[in-house]
Amino acid sequence: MFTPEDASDPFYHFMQPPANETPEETSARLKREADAQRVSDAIDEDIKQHKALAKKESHILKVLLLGQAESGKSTTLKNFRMQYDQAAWQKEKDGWRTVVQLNLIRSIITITTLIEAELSGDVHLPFDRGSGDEEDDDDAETSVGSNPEHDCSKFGDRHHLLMIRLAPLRTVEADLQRALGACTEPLRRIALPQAATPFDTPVQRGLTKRSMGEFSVRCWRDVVHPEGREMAGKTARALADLDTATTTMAACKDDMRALWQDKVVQNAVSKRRIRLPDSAGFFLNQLDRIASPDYSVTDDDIVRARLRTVGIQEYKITFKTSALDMAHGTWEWRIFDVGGCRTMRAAWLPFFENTNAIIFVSPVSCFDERLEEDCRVNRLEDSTLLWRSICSTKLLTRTQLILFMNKCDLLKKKLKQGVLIRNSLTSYGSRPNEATPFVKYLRDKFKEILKVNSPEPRASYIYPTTVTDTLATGKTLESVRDGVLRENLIKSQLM
Ligand SMILES: Nc1nc2c(ncn2[C@@H]2O[C@H](COP(=O)(O)OP(=O)(O)OP(=O)(O)O)[C@@H](O)[C@H]2O)c(=O)[nH]1
Ligand SMILES: [Mg+2]
Repeated sequence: MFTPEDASDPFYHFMQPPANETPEETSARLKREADAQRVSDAIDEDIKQHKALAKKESHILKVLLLGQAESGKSTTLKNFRMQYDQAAWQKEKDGWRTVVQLNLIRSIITITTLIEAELSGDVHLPFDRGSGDEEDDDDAETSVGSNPEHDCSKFGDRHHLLMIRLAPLRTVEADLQRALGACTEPLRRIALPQAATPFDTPVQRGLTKRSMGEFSVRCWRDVVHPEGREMAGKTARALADLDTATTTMAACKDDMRALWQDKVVQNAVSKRRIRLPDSAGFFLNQLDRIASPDYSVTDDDIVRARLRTVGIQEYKITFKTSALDMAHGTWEWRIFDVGGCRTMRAAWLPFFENTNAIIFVSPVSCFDERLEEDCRVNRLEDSTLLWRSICSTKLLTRTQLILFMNKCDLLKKKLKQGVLIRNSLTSYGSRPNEATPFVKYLRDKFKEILKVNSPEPRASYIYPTTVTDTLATGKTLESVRDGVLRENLIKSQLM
């Protein structure tokens, strides 16, 4: 309010009430002014609270892990937790033992199912090949008769005997599933709406077949965290079943090894193009250690263990010190791990708001593979489509995008086996059929997509990775951590 002493103020005359104002007009005006002041005070208070909250939460960064199914998102998260949350990692370690055992048993059962089909001359398998050149038909099956190279005559008594001796593993599978809790969901034939990107409307794609080895749980913690395991139904019976399962596995060890090393079986797996999980070889080659009553799970086992993510799971990680930013002392990262299957992508969208960084995981070894949920779609094509949609969305303009070109080890292995890139990717042309030039080629493509589609120019952070290699990934994560903190500091100073 102005006093007569303020008469020289340029606003003094402007703010004076009208000269001929009636007492009623004066009281109405004063009421109006008081109301306006109340609103203004409320807005000031709101801004103050927002600023206080922003200051309080300025050390919290939201990070999303995105990418197609089986790209390595959860494995990346495991690396984060192993490196920066050792206490929780150690606590949960034992919980992974059953998951590893189940991974191993499922691979064996996939193979025995194939052999049973071969022995009985059955042309149909209850699971798909997961990759290859299937026609546009979800129900397309591999037929023994249709493949002139197929020779099942080599299957004989030895295999019959193995089937009989390995039959108890079906019970082991059921026991392990029960021990993992009621939340275990085997995914077989599903018919859920699918969306290629989180911005598309999901549409029904018909029945989809899943590989035998896939199973999922609602939440990791239910399975591996000691308290979660209690809640997930670790009854005395389940624990007893677990012991029986471990003993039976140990008893079947030699037969499992004989099966895995059998040349006829190996030929059939490759001819029928049975797609075993990426870690099947790792576990099956370590049978002696894993199928033992004294089996103690290692960090390497855990990063190889496959547990399909369903829904979205949040994990908090605190970085204690950062030479980059002494003012904050500690940083908290809220990392969101999503299910990457096309049936789950629509659920990502609500999580995009206020995201500081996205780690997009794209497997480079998948250039000749098809999506499990839709065998018409090449996995590399799906991954680039998804990357383009993430780069182009305005909602994520201020979000730092980090790309992991993952599964470099599997790419090297595949190329060494003689798989030709140009057969699946004609644009690769006559470039060398080697990992380094191919990774560079893909890197340039992903970089170009980012450049062309970003609503505003932004830097690219691209790392070739093998996230099962925890030592190398540890170094990459350090660089990612510092890069995200640095960019966040720059942005907050610009604000
Ligand atoms: N050899 C190898 N295996 C990998 C690599 N990255 C992940 N894997 C394995 O691939 C499988 C799938 O990895 P996940 O991390 O579960 O995949 P995801 O992206 O979380 O998949 P969803 O949960 O279905 O979305 C696991 O068995 C991993 O151990 C890699 O770089 N090399
Ligand atoms: Mg996952």
